[in-house]
Amino acid sequence: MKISEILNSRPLTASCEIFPPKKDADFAGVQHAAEEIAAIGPDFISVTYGAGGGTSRNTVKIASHIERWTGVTALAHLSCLSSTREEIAAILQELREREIENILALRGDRPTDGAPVGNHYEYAYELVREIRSAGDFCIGAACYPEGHIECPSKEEDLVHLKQKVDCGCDFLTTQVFFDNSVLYSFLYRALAKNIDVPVLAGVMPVTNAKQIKRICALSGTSLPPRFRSIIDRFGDKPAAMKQAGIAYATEQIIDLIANGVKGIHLYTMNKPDVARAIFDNLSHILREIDGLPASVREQL
Ligand SMILES: NC(=O)C1=CN([C@@H]2O[C@H](COP(=O)(O)OP(=O)(O)OC[C@H]3O[C@@H](n4cnc5c(N)ncnc54)[C@H](O)[C@@H]3O)[C@@H](O)[C@H]2O)C=CC1
Ligand SMILES: Nc1nc(=O)c2c([nH]1)NC[C@@H]1CN(c3ccc(C(=O)N[C@@H](CCC(=O)O)C(=O)O)cc3)CN21
Repeated sequence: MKISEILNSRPLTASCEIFPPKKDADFAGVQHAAEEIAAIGPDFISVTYGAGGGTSRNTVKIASHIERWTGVTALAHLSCLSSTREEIAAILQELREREIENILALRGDRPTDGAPVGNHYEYAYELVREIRSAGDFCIGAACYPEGHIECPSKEEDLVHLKQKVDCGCDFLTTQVFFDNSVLYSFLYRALAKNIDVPVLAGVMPVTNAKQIKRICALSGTSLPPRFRSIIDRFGDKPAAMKQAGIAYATEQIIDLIANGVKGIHLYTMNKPDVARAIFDNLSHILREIDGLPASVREQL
């Protein structure tokens, strides 16, 4: 199913993200994690292109497994920075053959190992435009509530975002953020630029200190003092950090929903137990919100 249809038909969506294995030997483990996350019942599952580079092969295989064996809709990330036009055309064809209808169109992280990037694509909007012209996919893209790490100003980053959306995005997912007021201010500024596609709020439960270092290096996301205290106090105590990370993400999501955010995207980091704990914490909130007063709902 196209994610645009899911977003149109539900007052609130909750989706999950996983990353593919770096080594083929880990494939079965990730596949199993994907099945367990699918069993929680998210509206869709996205599969990244790895972090800091990677390839599409395992992304497509895991996304295809999710669609075929769990019945949950999959969203395959596709990065273009290191690809040729011919390679992108071939991946689109493979996605079609595997009946994957949803793509998150990305530029991609610059490789940290000095590997060369291609000269066919510079920015994500070029990929969005190309996929749109192919005609048959629902397209998502990334957005940056705090501004993209390489962009000198938030204002300029929003101009680029508007250009990307106008090339044919159906929805956006945000970069990780730990302070909800950052998201609210971004949504306000985006609307003022007439960026009016659905924005799914990306929440990452941080359950170990190494993970937070990695995501901060990738994204430059700021850490509010309240969050920093948690990491300082519990970062080297795994069980306590996990509990605190689950509680922090739960609270963040409750505040987002209470303030009218209509899409929550959970960066699960391939941890079904963490995702399940958060969904359990939200069970009544996710079930009961449908945007209608009870009196109207009863008549449906
Ligand atoms: N691997 C994954 O699954 C995910 C990766 N990311 C990463 O986030 C980063 C950015 O990716 P995207 O958002 O797809 O890239 P993008 O092409 O939309 O933006 C990348 C940078 O280029 C700038 N830019 C965009 N258009 C421009 C233009 N016309 N002129 C000058 N500057 C322009 C933007 O302001 C931003 O700083 C990448 O590092 C990407 O891989 C983000 C989410 C998921
Ligand atoms: N710039 C950027 N690149 C991304 O790939 C990315 C984002 N931002 N933001 C949203 C999500 C978050 N993603 C992430 C973030 C961290 C890891 C990470 O810590 N990976 C570990 C591997 C962990 C493992 O294999 O168990 C690593 O060391 O790369 C993975 C995906 C992917 N996405």
